[in-house]
Amino acid sequence: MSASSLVLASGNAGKLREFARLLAPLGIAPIPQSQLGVSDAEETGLTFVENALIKARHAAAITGLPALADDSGIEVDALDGEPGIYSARFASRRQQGQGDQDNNAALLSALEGVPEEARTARYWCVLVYLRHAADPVPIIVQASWEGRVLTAPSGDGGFGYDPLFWLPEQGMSAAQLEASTKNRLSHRGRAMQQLLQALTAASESA
Ligand SMILES: O=P(O)(O)OP(=O)(O)OP(=O)(O)OC[C@H]1O[C@@H](n2cnc3c(O)ncnc32)[C@H](O)[C@@H]1O
Ligand SMILES: [Mg+2]
Repeated sequence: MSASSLVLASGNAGKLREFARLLAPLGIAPIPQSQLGVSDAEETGLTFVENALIKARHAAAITGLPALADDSGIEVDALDGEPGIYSARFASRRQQGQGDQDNNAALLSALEGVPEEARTARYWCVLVYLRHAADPVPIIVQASWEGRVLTAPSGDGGFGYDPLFWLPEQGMSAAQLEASTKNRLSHRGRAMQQLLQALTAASESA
């Protein structure tokens, strides 16, 4: 990954903050796609992998730069894995508004009456790195993070579903973690570690 020129194919401010922190120690300051005039791609895939590829390819094609994309979401067991790839669109697909707060409210209402032990869930994160839009060997990594869905929001850090995502081992929600702790433990942080290993291996074998 080159230090000067990487487009981050995301419009999510929370993700952008986390990536900036994850990549800063490597001297990489990824450029958010909006700063390069790239609008959000239409996420028409049926998997996190497909959507991350769509986003990375879209940003690389428009900018001519290497691109990093993240497609992520929360899989809730009591909802048969929903909202999954539709996590960003959960409330809007149920005509219950849009955005993080409405998504959280929609998740709480979908889980009304579900007891604590049955509220198991996990975040997934798939990262795709493309050297250019037509890169035939994208680097694709994925990681998950286990937790439970609370019955009311707790904490004001993080973003998205974090105020509802309870971490039994830490005894707090993801929104109560320090940013650096979230990056060490999270689906995104651990996927990024894998991506960096894969990039190092690729550069050593080149
Ligand atoms: O597609 P981009 O532009 O990257 O931004 P987005 O917000 O639409 O991102 P996704 O399509 O990948 O949808 C991810 C959804 O999962 C949620 N999510 C992903 N990672 C999360 C995290 O670390 N903490 C809380 N919520 C998360 C997030 O809030 C979104 O609702
Ligand atoms: Mg999206």
